[in-house]
Amino acid sequence: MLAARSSAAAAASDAATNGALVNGTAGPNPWVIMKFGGTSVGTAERMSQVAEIIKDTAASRRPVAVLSAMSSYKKSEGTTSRLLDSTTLLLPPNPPRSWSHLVEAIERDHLAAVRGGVSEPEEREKCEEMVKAELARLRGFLEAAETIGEITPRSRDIVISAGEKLSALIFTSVLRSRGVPALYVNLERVVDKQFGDGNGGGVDQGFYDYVAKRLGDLVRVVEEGCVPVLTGYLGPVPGSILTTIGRGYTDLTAALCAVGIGAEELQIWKEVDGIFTADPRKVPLARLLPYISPEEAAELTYYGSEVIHPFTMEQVIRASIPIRIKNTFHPAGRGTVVLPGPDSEARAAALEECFSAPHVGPDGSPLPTHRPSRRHATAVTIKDNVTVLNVHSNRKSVSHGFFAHIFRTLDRHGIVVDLISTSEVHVSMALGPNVKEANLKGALSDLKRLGTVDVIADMAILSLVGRLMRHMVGIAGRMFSVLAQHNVNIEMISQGASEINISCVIEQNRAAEALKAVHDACVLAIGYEDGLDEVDVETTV
Ligand SMILES: Nc1ncnc2c1ncn2[C@@H]1O[C@H](COP(=O)(O)OP(=O)(O)O)[C@@H](O)[C@H]1O
Ligand SMILES: N[C@@H](CC(=O)OP(=O)(O)O)C(=O)O
Repeated sequence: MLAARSSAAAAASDAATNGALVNGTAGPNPWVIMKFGGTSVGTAERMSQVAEIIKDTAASRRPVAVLSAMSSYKKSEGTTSRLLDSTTLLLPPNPPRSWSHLVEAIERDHLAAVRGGVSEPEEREKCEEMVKAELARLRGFLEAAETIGEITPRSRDIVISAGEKLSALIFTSVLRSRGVPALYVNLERVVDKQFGDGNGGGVDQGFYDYVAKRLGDLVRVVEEGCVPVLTGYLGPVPGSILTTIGRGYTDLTAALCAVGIGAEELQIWKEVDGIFTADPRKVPLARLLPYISPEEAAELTYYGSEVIHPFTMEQVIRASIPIRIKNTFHPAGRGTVVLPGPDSEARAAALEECFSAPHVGPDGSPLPTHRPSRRHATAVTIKDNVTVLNVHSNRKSVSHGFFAHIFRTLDRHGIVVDLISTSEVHVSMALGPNVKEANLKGALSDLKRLGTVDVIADMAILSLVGRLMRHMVGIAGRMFSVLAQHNVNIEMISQGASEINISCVIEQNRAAEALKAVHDACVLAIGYEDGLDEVDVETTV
């Protein structure tokens, strides 16, 4: 065990909401919450691999599986993306049932998973029926929305919930047909509807505490030896799951379950060996980080390395539960650990353990790892498809009025700012890839009353992250001189108050080259063997 476990919540009282639960007593084995991403459960073969991982874990711990919707190829073409596209295609002026080919593709992939993954004939037949019934409900809902000619955020949530229901249903049968007792737990009603509709459309810690308790209560009464399989979709979240939490919400569901049940560990299973110093698909020299601090992991996820949903970290870490990121296709790998808690001897020992034994890659060869120092940053990341918005004041109001007006306008149009840099009369803001064109248009016409406004599309945010960077003199200089050597023009610069992140906005078409160059120079320090000057302060790794 890596760290102290959080205290278990009160015993189950209202678990009956999920009629199928089996009453039982808590056993001595510690709980572990295992979240599997869409690509990890994207086919029958992968589901079978995941079932083996659960089976192994069940020998010494009580696993709870939390599943995302299946992505057979990649997330952008996965079930959730198809479902979201359907909600757009059902609106005018598209011809009737323009979405039907997408539901057919979903049906094809899921039935193939049932037929290939559920070996036991009776279980397979039952599962196929349930899958078809879920798809019939989905088609009925899409038809109704098409007739009305409208889709609200809440109805969009209902549509995407089908993805997690289907994957969890099928996976439960895969487990059962392999001799592992399992229980499908549909969370679509776990949030009381009144709570979901209330709260002014927002969520606060009170909401998360409420959901964590509900999940803990549901799972705790499942008989020992039976694996609860939870839908990563989490009912009517205030304001809608997509707008309030966003894509990747399954990580948060798993985190809240870990908190509610007082799990020993939260495991996030992906198709990479853990968190790397940069996206390993883009940077050939990227190394595995055996340990990363919660703050660094949060910065990385906010700025493009979506290995864990950003909201996940805070919930688990405040409950002192460690997170481990592991590779579904290489379960023997030790992965990356995010350790909670203040510095202590136990924590220091756990941290040393992350670095002590060698890490081995899927092919058995040593996996290069990275341990940040005062000479090496931790990681670098890119957020693609960013838009820069520059507002230059016409000086008709004092500066604080100017800033207040800008943020009120952006808030009214639902626009989130990722990065900002200002002078008294000029504000530059980088907006993330999800900003909607119509919202931006509305905001622009309002902002023009304040002064000159211009928009630069096709940009990217490059962020260098490191918990020890606040003690490095010259790291920013190194980052920007490397970018200059590669002729990368910098549109905007920002350093967070935490001093663990230096970010800049560059042109999208230079992003790949810039990422590699900054990684090699500032993380691996290749070509900078002399190191940096250090500020003489006590730090812990
Ligand atoms: N710093 C990083 N470390 C590891 N993976 C990263 C990093 N930055 C981006 N990635 C990318 O994140 C992806 C991990 O998600 P994946 O397992 O595909 O998602 P899902 O959980 O949705 O199935 C990988 O494809 C990887 O290339
Ligand atoms: N299926 C949802 C939620 C999710 O958590 O996805 P993943 O675990 O594959 O990132 C999505 O695609 O956004």
